[in-house]
Amino acid sequence: MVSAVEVPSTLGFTSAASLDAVYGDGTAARVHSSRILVVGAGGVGCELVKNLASTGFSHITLIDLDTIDVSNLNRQFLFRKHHVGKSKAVEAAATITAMVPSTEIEGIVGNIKDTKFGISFFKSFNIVCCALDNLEARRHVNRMCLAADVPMIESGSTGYVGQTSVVAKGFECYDCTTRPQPKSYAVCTIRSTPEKPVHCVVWAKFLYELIFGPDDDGNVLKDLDMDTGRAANEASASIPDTEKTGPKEDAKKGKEPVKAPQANGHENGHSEQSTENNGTVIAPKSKRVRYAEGEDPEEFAKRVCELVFVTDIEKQRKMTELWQERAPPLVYDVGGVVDNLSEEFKQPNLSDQTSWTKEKSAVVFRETLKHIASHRKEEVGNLTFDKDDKDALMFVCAASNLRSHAYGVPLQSPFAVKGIAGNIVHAIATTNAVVGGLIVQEALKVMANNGDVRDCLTTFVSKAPVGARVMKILYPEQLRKKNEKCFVCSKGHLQLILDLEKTKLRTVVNTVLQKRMCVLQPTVNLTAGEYHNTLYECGVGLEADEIEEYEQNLEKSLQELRVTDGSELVVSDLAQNLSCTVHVSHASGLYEDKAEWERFRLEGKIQEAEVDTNGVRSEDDSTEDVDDECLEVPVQEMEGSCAAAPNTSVAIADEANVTVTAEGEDRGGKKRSLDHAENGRLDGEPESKKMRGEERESMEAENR
Ligand SMILES: Nc1ncnc2c1ncn2[C@@H]1O[C@H](COP(=O)(O)OP(=O)(O)OP(=O)(O)O)[C@@H](O)[C@H]1O
Ligand SMILES: [Zn+2]
Repeated sequence: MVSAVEVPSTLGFTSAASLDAVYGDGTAARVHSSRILVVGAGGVGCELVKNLASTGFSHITLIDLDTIDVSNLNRQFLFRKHHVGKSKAVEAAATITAMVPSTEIEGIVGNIKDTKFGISFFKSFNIVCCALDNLEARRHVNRMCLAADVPMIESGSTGYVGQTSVVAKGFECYDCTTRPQPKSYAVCTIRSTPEKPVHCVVWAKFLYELIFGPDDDGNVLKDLDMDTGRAANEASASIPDTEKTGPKEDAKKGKEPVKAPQANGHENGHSEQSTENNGTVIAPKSKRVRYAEGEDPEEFAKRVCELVFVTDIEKQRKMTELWQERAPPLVYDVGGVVDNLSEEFKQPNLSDQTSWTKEKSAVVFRETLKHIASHRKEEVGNLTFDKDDKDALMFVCAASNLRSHAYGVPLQSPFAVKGIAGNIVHAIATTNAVVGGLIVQEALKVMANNGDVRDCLTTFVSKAPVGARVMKILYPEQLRKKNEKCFVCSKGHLQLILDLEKTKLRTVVNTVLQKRMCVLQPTVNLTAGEYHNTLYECGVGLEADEIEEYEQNLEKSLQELRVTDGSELVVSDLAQNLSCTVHVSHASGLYEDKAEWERFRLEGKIQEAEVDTNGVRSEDDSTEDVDDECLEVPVQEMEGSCAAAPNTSVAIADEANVTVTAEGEDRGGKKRSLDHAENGRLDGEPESKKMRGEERESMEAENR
């Protein structure tokens, strides 16, 4: 990494001599000549590139896939109002060039998971800095940096807490630790007994996707769309093609209409369903909440209001066993609220921090239904909740408040609903600035040691504890050694337990490998005794017959594919340079009460999926008691883009309250600091900096 390039006396805004004086001779030269990749130009990314350029890093590549939103302007100081809608990476690079002209900075619009950013791309940098907001991208960059043997500085920030750490061969990688389980809600809480605003918001997001999204049997409100007690796909099948707006599968099913049940099979006593279509009895569209193509938006809105807030609530009220210890929900004639409210009610201010009334929510709900049905027809059937989509947010705010009203839950402002629905802990610019500064400190240490990370630290940023004698907000730790059981950086094996007869290869590929293990393009090779076979491959370079065979395999059960109890699956991903062995065990009927894609257990040192916190956490800090009878709904299944919720810092925030498991499985984030604090010392700290007992207690209390 030593440079032969002449080093200017001032690097960025920093004197080269002072860099060498503090970090050792040669540091300034390396800072000046090294190439650094920054992934993410959001809250932390903007602070970081500004700091890097000011410190003298002269060759920066910045990647981000997103455009600038008006909501970024309060903390992403490289952007101004006229940048809204433009690329974050390109505009951030332009601002840096104007600010520190000696910096060569390239802004690239792109997804870092794209295969064009392969190992040789990563190898062309001396350091990679992650300023991302999601687990998948972080785990991918972690793997790419290990494969390319480039030190990676990882970071996260949410609210008052943040973290930086450094990953390099031999040290703990991002996949070495187990992340906490995602917060989940019992389906029955969401469906029948909501008690908190978050339950109503989660419900409203399901409702939005039920009405306007792709047909999804996994939607926990699916029965609202049939209202007949029949299977979900039957209900979907009963809609004639001409009325369909959903995805192709929906249309396919529609060609085989099935008989609607007899009127006496109806739970709600409605009997107007006997519509004839080519001699086949079909369910009437009035029984569905989905928008039917060509339907009058006014009629559609009326129908949804009636089905959701009258018919369904009446049905819920009849479940008397639920209302022995709590008040039954109230029917509210949303469609009947007189529409003489002002224009402001119809086009509300979504930054409003005052709670909406039920009347306002009723009008907004109806108006939004009509608006989407009449102005966004082409998207209907494919819409998913996006917190930055104004219509989606208006819908969810109005629907969740109407739901809250029915169940006696406090009503919320759109600002609060956005926080809960978008999984947001409102970002704090100062935390981002602290994290951005810490990353540069670590980068300078890597430069000082010519690429070696031996002096680097993991640092936790925390809110200063109330009443603490020492107002300390930074908690450093030495880097940990790699976890020998990690399936990414070591040769760790995983155990997969499932029902071989009932589990399709599709579940293994989509959920186990791609979602839980974050493998981008998995190849799956089976070894069962003497038998070897490739079960699945994807990506470029496959022959047409191979593609067809693997597609067919996805629909087969593992048993059909000759996977047996004790078989080994070797899972590899060339792009991530990953190869690991998954041992399969059979468990008959495992988790049959859960959705098809959740009927497995994956063991070994593997990260769990991203944790929900943010708005949700502040609403609901306790672990939900889940009734055994109820299916759990992992929150991350419902979230759209996770805003300022980087997993690292989320883990910090949540883990402060988590009990340490006997094996220390959940080693991570703040809890780890607190564990060390328990022994009187934080790793990497001199004895004189002992954390006092009461300081720790108040910090824990604060984190609670
Ligand atoms: N796979 C990816 N490739 C490239 N950039 C990514 C990828 N995933 C996330 N990012 C970028 O990382 C940045 C993270 O920044 P930050 O956490 O501040 O989020 P944000 O989107 O700017 O804020 P908010 O979600 O609150 O609007 C975002 O700009 C996002 O576009
Ligand atoms: Zn690891």
